[in-house]
Amino acid sequence: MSVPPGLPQNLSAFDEGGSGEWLPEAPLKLYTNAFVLHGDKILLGLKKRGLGVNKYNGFGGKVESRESTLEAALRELKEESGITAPLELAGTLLFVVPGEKWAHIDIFRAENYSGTVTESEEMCPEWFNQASIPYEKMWETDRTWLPLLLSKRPFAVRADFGRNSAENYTLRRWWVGVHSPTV
Ligand SMILES: COc1nc(N)nc2c1ncn2[C@H]1C[C@H](O)[C@@H](COP(=O)(O)OP(=O)(O)OP(=O)(O)O)O1
Repeated sequence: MSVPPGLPQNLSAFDEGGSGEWLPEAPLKLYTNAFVLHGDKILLGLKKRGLGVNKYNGFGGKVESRESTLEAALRELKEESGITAPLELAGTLLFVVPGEKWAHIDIFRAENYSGTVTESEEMCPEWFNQASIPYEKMWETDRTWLPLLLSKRPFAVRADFGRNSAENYTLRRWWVGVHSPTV
């Protein structure tokens, strides 16, 4: 199966599923998402409002004008969880919904942090063991790529959803790619 539109074409399929045509191209909007690891733990936040409400996720949001995605990721992490961390790009996710702009999400990881983890208006942070991540309470595609983030393997994902109502999304088709190991 070839790499779906919107992803770098030099990737190998790692996982894929669903069916149907990929949704048509649309303009991009940029987001960030950051996962902080500490020993065998991972910091997730229960989203209290907006896109992904009531799901656990990393910390992030929209990239503002004149910000790099790293600057936005650091700002969102601080605003939503109270901490700062040496974030590194781990992968990308293209979140596609009919009739909406494509959301390109730069996903970051860090293995330490400073500051005090604090609840915010948007997120209720909670540490989980990496062996018991609550995938059943997360975006459905997270289980396909979060193990790659944990193992520091760069990835790119496309996930096409249908939207039934404001917060009710149905996964239609997804594709997870990794860079082939160099020989
Ligand atoms: C499958 O799709 C997604 N999976 C995951 N794991 N995360 C996703 C997906 N689609 C979007 N996200 C992330 C990207 C952002 O981190 C948040 C959404 O950000 P939000 O809309 O809350 O942006 P803010 O700027 O924080 O919002 P406010 O304007 O309310 O401050 O979800």
